[in-house]
Amino acid sequence: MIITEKLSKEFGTLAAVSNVSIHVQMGDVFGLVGPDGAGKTTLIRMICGLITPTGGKVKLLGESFGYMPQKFSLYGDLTVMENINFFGAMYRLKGEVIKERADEILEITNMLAFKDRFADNLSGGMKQKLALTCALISRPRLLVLDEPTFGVDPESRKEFWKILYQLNKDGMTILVSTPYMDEAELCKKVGFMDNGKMVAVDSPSKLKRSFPYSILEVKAATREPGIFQGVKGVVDAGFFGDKYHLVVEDLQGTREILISFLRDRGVEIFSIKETSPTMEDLFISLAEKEVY
Ligand SMILES: Nc1ncnc2c1ncn2[C@@H]1O[C@H](COP(=O)(O)OP(=O)(O)OP(=O)(O)O)[C@@H](O)[C@H]1O
Repeated sequence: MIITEKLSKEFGTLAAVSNVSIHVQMGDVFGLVGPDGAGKTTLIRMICGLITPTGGKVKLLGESFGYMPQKFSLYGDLTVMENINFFGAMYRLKGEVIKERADEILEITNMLAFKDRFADNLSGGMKQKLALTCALISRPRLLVLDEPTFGVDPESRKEFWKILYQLNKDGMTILVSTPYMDEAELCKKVGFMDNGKMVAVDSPSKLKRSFPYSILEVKAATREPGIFQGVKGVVDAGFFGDKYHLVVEDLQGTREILISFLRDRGVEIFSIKETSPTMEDLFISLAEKEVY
């Protein structure tokens, strides 16, 4: 439904997006993942025709799409229903059609009870659901969302993704950007962006299978984030609150090196075991491959 060919955007000397070629197929939940400034918003804006590329092409197959921008773009001094009516009117929909569709979507999003509340008085998660409702009012076959859950609490994030999955099950193709790796796990296909480039595109399971390293999960009596940097055999290290994920080439050999490394420092080891890579592990190593 979306094909980009060597799509690029430069802002002066900054290459915000460089030669990105992706194919979002019908029925996909395609996640654009990457840190702040990776180029996700710029790519999405080019796909939606909001900014002009400096190179490459976008092909959109299909008539209409719904777009939910990153910034809250609704009217705080209008109620939920008034916002929806406003959007519906922009698509020249009749009042009764808007009402029928709004009821249907507000039911899915659990927002029926808040129809008369001013948008300004909604919680962050509810605002996002209202923005989603507005993006859906034209019944698009393709939905494009730019970091829809950014800054939203974990429970509302989960609920939002459930709604996306429901829409996808009902036949909607979805392109969504996110800085959250746990959300990347939920996509059918993931495109990792870093520094304007698309560094890998595949399903989460295939991406993990093609990961050329092993992961050692280490729990020990230390919380020093950089402690394993430079230890022989450790390719990369991530720290997640109470445990380290170490990317290693030689599982057994490095395990032994780590045990003596920690013993020498008098750090008690709680456990060292192999674990499967998470999207976060993958992203850390993919991002490191880039030359800055
Ligand atoms: N209009 C603009 N003028 C100049 N630079 C821009 C403009 N828009 C984006 N950039 C720059 O392009 C790069 C990519 O930004 P972009 O917003 O696409 O990234 P992102 O992955 O969506 O991150 P974020 O989550 O922060 O929006 C950044 O370095 C940003 O500062």
